Amino acid sequence: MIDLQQMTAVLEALPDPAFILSRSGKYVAVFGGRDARYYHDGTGLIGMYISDLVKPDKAEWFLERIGLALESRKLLVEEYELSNKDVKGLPDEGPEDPIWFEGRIQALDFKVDGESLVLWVASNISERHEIEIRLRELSDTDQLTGLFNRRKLEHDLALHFETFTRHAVPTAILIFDVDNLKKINDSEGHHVGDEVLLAVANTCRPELRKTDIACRFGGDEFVVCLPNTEPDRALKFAERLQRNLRQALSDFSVGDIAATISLGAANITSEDRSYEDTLKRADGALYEAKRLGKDKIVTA
Ligand SMILES: Nc1nc2c(ncn2[C@@H]2O[C@H](COP(=O)(O)OP(=O)(O)OP(=O)(O)O)[C@@H](O)[C@H]2O)c(=O)[nH]1
Repeated sequence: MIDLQQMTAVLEALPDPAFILSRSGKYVAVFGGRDARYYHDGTGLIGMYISDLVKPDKAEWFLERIGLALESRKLLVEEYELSNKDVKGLPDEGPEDPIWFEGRIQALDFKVDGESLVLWVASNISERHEIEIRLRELSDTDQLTGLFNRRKLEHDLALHFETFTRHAVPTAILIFDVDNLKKINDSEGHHVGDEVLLAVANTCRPELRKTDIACRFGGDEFVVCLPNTEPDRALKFAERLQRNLRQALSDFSVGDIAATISLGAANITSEDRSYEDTLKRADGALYEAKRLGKDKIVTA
């Protein structure tokens, strides 16, 4: 059997810090989490209150979580970011960057000084969090151009459609396609075709506002979504983009075969049942631009 002294040693050896916190946010005890590569020493916090140590909104969040764990009596798992700079009383020694924690919060069956308690185990998950962010970026990104991919576009368009239906925010969708890429591929090689697509992305990017989305829709087709944009402004944007692309892609022309773009534009209307209806209209306009001889803009 493990005796009390050994049990204390076990608690101190816990790899992740385990806090005993009262309902009012008092640090009643701290065990474990002694490796300074992962954690700051929390023993200096004992006897202090969360609300004295962190900013009010963060303190409120912690107190809410403690309350939830106490009421539910179930294990509560929460992810949060915290730096030692956010918490008064923590030493400098320890990780420099803010840490992402997974907090596992469990109500305890005894009280101290008449207050209910939780056990809050805080695991450093920064590495996992970084990988998750990177994976999300990868799953949203087109590998060749670095623009968003179709999956991400469709997700965002659904949100913009919802914003349009709720708040009537004018939203434009442009779809454009490189003219004559097949011929450029055939005569100059596929790698030159790749450079054309990359040049399209690099020309497009500086034209975008923070809220705009540009994506490689597939092959040599690109879609740009412009929230807060009336049709006349969308047309101006399209004309500027076409001009800039004509300039940027001029080096890739082969004889009289020009790498230009054809573009179809449509705004979401109240008749549209989903963003797909808008996209379909923009695609119809693109088809018309091709039919009219390429290097054209058509609005639907
Ligand atoms: N280099 C390169 N070519 C691609 C890529 N994806 C698609 N393509 C080529 O792009 C071409 C797209 O087909 P189309 O749009 O019919 O060809 P196009 O010559 O641009 O024809 P128009 O649009 O009518 O001017 C096909 O030849 C594809 O092989 C890519 O990632 N890299």
